[in-house]
Amino acid sequence: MTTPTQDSILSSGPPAHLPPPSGSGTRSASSSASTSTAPSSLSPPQTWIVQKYGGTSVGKFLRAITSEIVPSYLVSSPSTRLALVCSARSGSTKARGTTNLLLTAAGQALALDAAGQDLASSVSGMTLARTPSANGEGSLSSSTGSLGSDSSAGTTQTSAAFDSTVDILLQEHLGAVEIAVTHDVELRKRLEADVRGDCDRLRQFLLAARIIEEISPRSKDIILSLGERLSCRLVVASLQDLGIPAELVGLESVIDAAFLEEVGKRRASPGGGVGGVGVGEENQLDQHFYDLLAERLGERCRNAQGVPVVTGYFGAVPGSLLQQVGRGYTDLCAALCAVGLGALELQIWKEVDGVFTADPRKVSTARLIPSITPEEAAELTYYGSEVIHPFTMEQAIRRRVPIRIKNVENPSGSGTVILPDSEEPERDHLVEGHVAQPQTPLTSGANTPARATGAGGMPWGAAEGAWPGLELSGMAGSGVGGAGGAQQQQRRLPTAVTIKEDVLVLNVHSNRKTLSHSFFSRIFSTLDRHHVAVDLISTSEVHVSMAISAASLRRPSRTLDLVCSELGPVGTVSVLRDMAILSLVGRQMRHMVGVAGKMFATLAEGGINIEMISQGANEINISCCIHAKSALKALNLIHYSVLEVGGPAGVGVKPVGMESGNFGRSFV
Ligand SMILES: Nc1ncnc2c1ncn2[C@@H]1O[C@H](COP(=O)(O)OP(=O)(O)O)[C@@H](O)[C@H]1O
Ligand SMILES: N[C@@H](CC(=O)OP(=O)(O)O)C(=O)O
Repeated sequence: MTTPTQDSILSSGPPAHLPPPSGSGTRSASSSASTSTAPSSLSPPQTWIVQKYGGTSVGKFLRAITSEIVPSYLVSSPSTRLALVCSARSGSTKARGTTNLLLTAAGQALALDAAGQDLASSVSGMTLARTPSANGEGSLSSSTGSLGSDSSAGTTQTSAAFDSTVDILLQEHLGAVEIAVTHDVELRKRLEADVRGDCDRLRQFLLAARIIEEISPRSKDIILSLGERLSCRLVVASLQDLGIPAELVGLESVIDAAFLEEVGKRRASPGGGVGGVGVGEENQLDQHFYDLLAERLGERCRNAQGVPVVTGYFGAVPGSLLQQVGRGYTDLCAALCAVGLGALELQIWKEVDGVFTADPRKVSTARLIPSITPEEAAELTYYGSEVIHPFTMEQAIRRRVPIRIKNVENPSGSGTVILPDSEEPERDHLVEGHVAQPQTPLTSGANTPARATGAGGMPWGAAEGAWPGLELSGMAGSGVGGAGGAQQQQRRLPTAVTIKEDVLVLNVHSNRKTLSHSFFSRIFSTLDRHHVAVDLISTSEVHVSMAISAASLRRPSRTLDLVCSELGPVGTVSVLRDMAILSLVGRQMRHMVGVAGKMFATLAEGGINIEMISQGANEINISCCIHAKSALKALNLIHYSVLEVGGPAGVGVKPVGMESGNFGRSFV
């Protein structure tokens, strides 16, 4: 029997069928862009901009990216090269995107549901789904990997399930091929063949996994890698269709044994920190690892012909990419590319104009923040405003690469720049008048009366300084800041407010049979055993309250039951469900007196009960747990009262979630 090796089956190498980027036959719709990207030995050292496109951006705005955004950068600055880093496509939401479908297919291959539960126990009439197929060998030789003649009812249903999930992926990507390539018929055919080939290999991989009855974390990563490869294939072909030379840079094998050996050597070298020998998998993603990875990614991009289009998936990460870095890993990959290239700027393109004072879909008066510190951005990300992967900031900022969040639907907007405190000018706090559309998806320009930066928000025309080439909104007469800017500059206000939903609070009250130090150690060792991360904690000597994200638990009810029963001997355990964390974030809060008082007084005025309170040691975050049903109301109240945004100035805008009750203010 020839079972494909799981490691090799999906790494099909570069897109063999696509023409060389500079080859004849490519159209020259933007010939200036085409020639501008070719490196020359006589050219001065290249400068780079790294653009990261998320799943929904590639899914919904592929043609806008390749025909408008990318050419506008290439044409405006011929001496600056672009590198694109792309995530797997998503449709309208990430939840229904390629990565989630790939995870579903992986689960289906082992008859597990998305949460890892055995489907055989929940689907009536199914036999145990992990029984190997009687004719598995024959089906592997099929080009589609179909299991049509499987005799076991359970396995037939199982393989049909993953087969139909792969079909959905195939159809969605074939649909995208039509949008990606509109001129070059041959190119479109080759792209289509590549997409079909990738999906066939996925089927074979899943089948192999089912035969050996195992999908290791590493295999799961390999399955995920297909999403980014497919997405990058579309982007490359779409650029080529428009005459822009581009090359797919697949990172599936960038981390190999030689790479890890090199990291080990650096670690063991004098001053290298932890010894290279015996470093556990979970500790291998240290700075030595990220530094070498950045170097390698930089080399790969520099060597690419034309625009490198890099898979946001970056390979066989020790301990698994999904488990060590988690979803949203493409942001980190883009940061490492930017570091390796010494980029002028890392741009994270999204469907939102930047970081707002609150989620603009929940607070109609939310305003765009022109600049924010990495610490603030990280806190907002951890506590519900998932604008950027939290690991991204550290890698980019430690090498002085500014990060800019930009909107694919509003490319000329200046976005939000993430800059360290020491580099950030006194904040021109908000973009006046830059108010989100109430309760609607953010659309181009509708909420952006204040436009910045002449050259389409591009950084190279900016004043030189500690961050070369960086142009900040609100500076150099960019037109942002508005009338209230100077006034707000003098007032110290928190930066933003955020809500994290789907939270539960675990309370443990000691039975006083152990000393307090072992009380804590027993609690945390239990949580550690079950991989439970604590978002927020509040303690006394005999009582601990912990807020935990339910979504982060591997099998929520089972994990919770186990944790509660194991903590039983320690004390009385109770769980509050349907909770939310409300966090007020701002670097200025370090120097402010009374902000916590105002926050809690506002919640009290709104009749909102607080279950636990916590202030981060860095003093830029005050958080509390409230009931989920009050979350929207609390968010709007704090936004108005503590951030002092919206309200009466919002001209008749009544913040969402404040329909009733005495909030102590009039909004109209
Ligand atoms: N403070 C905030 N500023 C901007 N967006 C926020 C904030 N809090 C939450 N969000 C939400 O984060 C999402 C990020 O943008 P989007 O590009 O849609 O995400 P993704 O890249 O995951 O597809 C938006 O849906 C927005 O509503
Ligand atoms: N495809 C991965 C990686 C990623 O970064 O996605 P996005 O950029 O769309 O958040 C995920 O869904 O997690």
